[in-house]
Amino acid sequence: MTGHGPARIGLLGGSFNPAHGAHRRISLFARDALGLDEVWWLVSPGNPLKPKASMAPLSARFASALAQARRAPIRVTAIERELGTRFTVDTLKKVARRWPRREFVWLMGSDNLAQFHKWRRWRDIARTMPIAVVARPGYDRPAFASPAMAWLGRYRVPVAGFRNRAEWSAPALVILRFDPDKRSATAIRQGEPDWASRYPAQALRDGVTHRPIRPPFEPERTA
Ligand SMILES: Nc1ncnc2c1ncn2[C@@H]1O[C@H](COP(=O)(O)OP(=O)(O)OP(=O)(O)O)[C@@H](O)[C@H]1O
Ligand SMILES: O=C(O)c1ccc[n+]([C@@H]2O[C@H](COP(=O)([O-])O)[C@@H](O)[C@H]2O)c1
Repeated sequence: MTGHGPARIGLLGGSFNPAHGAHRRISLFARDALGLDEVWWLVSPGNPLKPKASMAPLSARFASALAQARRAPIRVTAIERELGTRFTVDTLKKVARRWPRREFVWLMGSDNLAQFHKWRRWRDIARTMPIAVVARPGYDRPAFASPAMAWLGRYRVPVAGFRNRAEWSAPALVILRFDPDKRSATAIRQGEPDWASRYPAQALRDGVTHRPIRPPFEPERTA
């Protein structure tokens, strides 16, 4: 999609407990807005800040992500399991080292920007790769007022300028606005606590496969 230069990849880390249509939608939206080649989903073995109690097994969350990412330029990975990392700062440093000829941007919803200052070495995350934040209903105000934004705000760049840069550098913060999507994994779990039983146990695929992801792609999903 960039046409030249290194491939540009968006990384969306998440619990995916379960994956839902908004994950797919924000990924496709970010890909278009930032001119990304692909988006990789990093299905987390366990968010360090989330309770383990309501967390489905990684294999079920991974399977739900595969289903949501079907026929889209999205690769589903459990790379943190393979790298042995739990904290994003460690993951991103290892990913950047493993794929030195790719350019990465960290994607997250504004709910995560609102509490980004609680993440381990969050400034180092921002120094490792650019960050693009996607608006999320109910969180944009706290995100803009957040301690992390007070520091990150000085690195803010407009979307178009960022997209057209020949080379990306960090820190850089891009705010992506689009019509809000209210879907959340919390709401799905409330409606279907047993959602994981829809996904039979299966082996997890390690690593990132690099088979080309070819069109035709399917559009957004409604669930
Ligand atoms: N509707 C949405 N709009 C914008 N960003 C979203 C949306 N849903 C999820 N995200 C972002 O996708 C990433 C992964 O999200 P996650 O797997 O935690 O889903 P979630 O719906 O936020 O889950 P939960 O409700 O359990 O907290 C996070 O960066 C989150 O901010
Ligand atoms: O590194 C941290 O301190 C940290 C704290 C909270 C969340 N994260 C990461 O943020 C991503 C989004 O998490 P979640 O649970 O909101 O989907 C996921 O990749 C987590 O591992 C990372």
